[in-house]
Amino acid sequence: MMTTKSVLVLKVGGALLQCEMGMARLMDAAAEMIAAGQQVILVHGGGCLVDEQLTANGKETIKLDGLRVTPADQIAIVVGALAGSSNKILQAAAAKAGIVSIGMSLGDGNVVTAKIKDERLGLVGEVEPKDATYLNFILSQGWMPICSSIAISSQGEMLNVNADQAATALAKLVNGTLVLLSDVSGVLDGKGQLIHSLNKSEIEHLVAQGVIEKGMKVKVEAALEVAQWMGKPVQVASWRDAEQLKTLVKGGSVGTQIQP
Ligand SMILES: Nc1ncnc2c1ncn2[C@@H]1O[C@H](COP(=O)(O)OP(=O)(O)O)[C@@H](O)[C@H]1O
Ligand SMILES: CC(=O)N[C@@H](CCC(=O)OP(=O)(O)O)C(=O)O
Repeated sequence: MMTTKSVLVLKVGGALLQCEMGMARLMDAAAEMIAAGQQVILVHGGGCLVDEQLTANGKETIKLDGLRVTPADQIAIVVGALAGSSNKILQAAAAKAGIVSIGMSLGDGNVVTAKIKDERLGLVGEVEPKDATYLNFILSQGWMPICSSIAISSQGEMLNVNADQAATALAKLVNGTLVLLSDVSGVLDGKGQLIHSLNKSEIEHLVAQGVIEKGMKVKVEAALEVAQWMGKPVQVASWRDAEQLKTLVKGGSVGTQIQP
């Protein structure tokens, strides 16, 4: 079982939501951890569901450095896809695995403060940890929070937050162990081989070379921020590999370790 007693903050990317088997395996692994007394917070993306819904509504998507430009006329669609469909798809999978979950977003229970990140990105949010009371209550009941990356600013704006950055804020909030699960086995080098460990200067080098880009650049930078803040490594791994999930349940290292 997990050797760590700290809260496990598991972030899953949107592609998981399109894979029944992947969701079932992940929820079984989470149920096993929770049964063993490990507290788990699940944070999710859903970028591919947002893409689908925007296209269905005749909207175009522009991404800047891995972040989706979110104009006012798109936010309702983004909120529906992330805080609605994606969140409920995961709650349904959790229920099937016997997990009692609380579907929530960054806008709930004062968990974070949120503000507009950069005017050029529109309604995209930047969040900072605020108050862990709500999350701690849920966890103390043996329930699993399933959190979408929709935040609400003090001005009352609904904001679209990158889900890796959402997970970063929650991991800091509860002083947890962050694991970022994606559809790739970890950070890959220029030849597509898995890199087992990366530090700050190696990351900077690979970003400058264009080997780490787009969503992975955002992810690795989020991981590095938490690794440095906690003084311990953050894992970037895949939800696709059932063996990896088993190793994770046992507290082992999988994928790429981002070093502080
Ligand atoms: N060096 C790299 N290693 C692995 N993936 C990379 C790398 N550079 C860019 N990527 C891209 O980043 C994607 C993962 O980021 P993202 O799509 O945001 O995932 P998620 O939805 O799981 O958060 C990969 O599927 C891949 O297309
Ligand atoms: C601002 C921003 O880019 N928000 C993301 C939120 C979802 C997300 O991060 O989904 P994945 O984890 O599946 O990539 C988006 O709109 O796609």
